[in-house]
Amino acid sequence: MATVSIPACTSALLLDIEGTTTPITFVKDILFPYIREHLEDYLSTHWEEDECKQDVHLLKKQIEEDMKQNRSCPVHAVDQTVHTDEEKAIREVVDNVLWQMAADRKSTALKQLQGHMWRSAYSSGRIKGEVYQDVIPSIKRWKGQGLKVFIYSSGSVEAQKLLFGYSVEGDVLDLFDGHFDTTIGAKVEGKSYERIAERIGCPPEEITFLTDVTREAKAAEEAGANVVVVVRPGNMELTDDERSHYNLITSFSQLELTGRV
Ligand SMILES: CSCCC(=O)C(=O)COP(=O)(O)O
Ligand SMILES: [Mg+2]
Repeated sequence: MATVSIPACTSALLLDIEGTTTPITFVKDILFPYIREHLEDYLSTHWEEDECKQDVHLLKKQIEEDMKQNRSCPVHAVDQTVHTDEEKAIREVVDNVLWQMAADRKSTALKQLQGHMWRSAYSSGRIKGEVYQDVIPSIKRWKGQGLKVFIYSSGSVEAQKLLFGYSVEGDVLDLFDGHFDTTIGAKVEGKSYERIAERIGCPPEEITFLTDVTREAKAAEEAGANVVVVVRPGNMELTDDERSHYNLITSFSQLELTGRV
């Protein structure tokens, strides 16, 4: 198995989740169907609670933003089962969330709500966060070599903490030095990686970002970070150009830290 060296100046590893630490199938076949199945019930049960009100408020702001950009959710014909104003409002939120999910949108509003909904699924043991077998031993090795390890995912920080706090490997949250989500900026924007470097307290050049998505890799590179593209079963196919441009790994165990034992 070929090794890939990361620069000697690296002080922090920044890890994507879906397609990098975790199979895409876990997100698409377990996490997202859970939301679709429980959305209406969840909203009806928690509608009057502050957290749910904030989630709905954020979604409404996103809808306004989408309308300004001519990206509006299709409005469905009035459903005969909807009677009260509350039921109508819930139905609008359900339609919007399902529409955003069908497009695999990474909006902060959608991701915040999803994170809150997964809480009881994880804490009841119904869902356990999947992590590839090479991930935890590699992170432990990197930490032993003095590196810091951070997560940057479109999934909310709360959703990230649930996944690693209730993972198939147990609670592994102690391994991480911090978490970032889209509240710092979109993963496809260079500025987000500059802000992350500032928050970590190192120049972008000291960060190595591991991701499966080349648009994210490009943005991180633009900010000056070192990038490694992770190839896992079911990830998006890379073009020949992308294959030759990026350092590729199929397992975290291939990463070698130059000049470190
Ligand atoms: C953090 S668990 C939820 C996964 C998710 O909703 C998501 O959008 C994953 O995106 P990523 O940036 O980790 O590829
Ligand atoms: Mg990903």
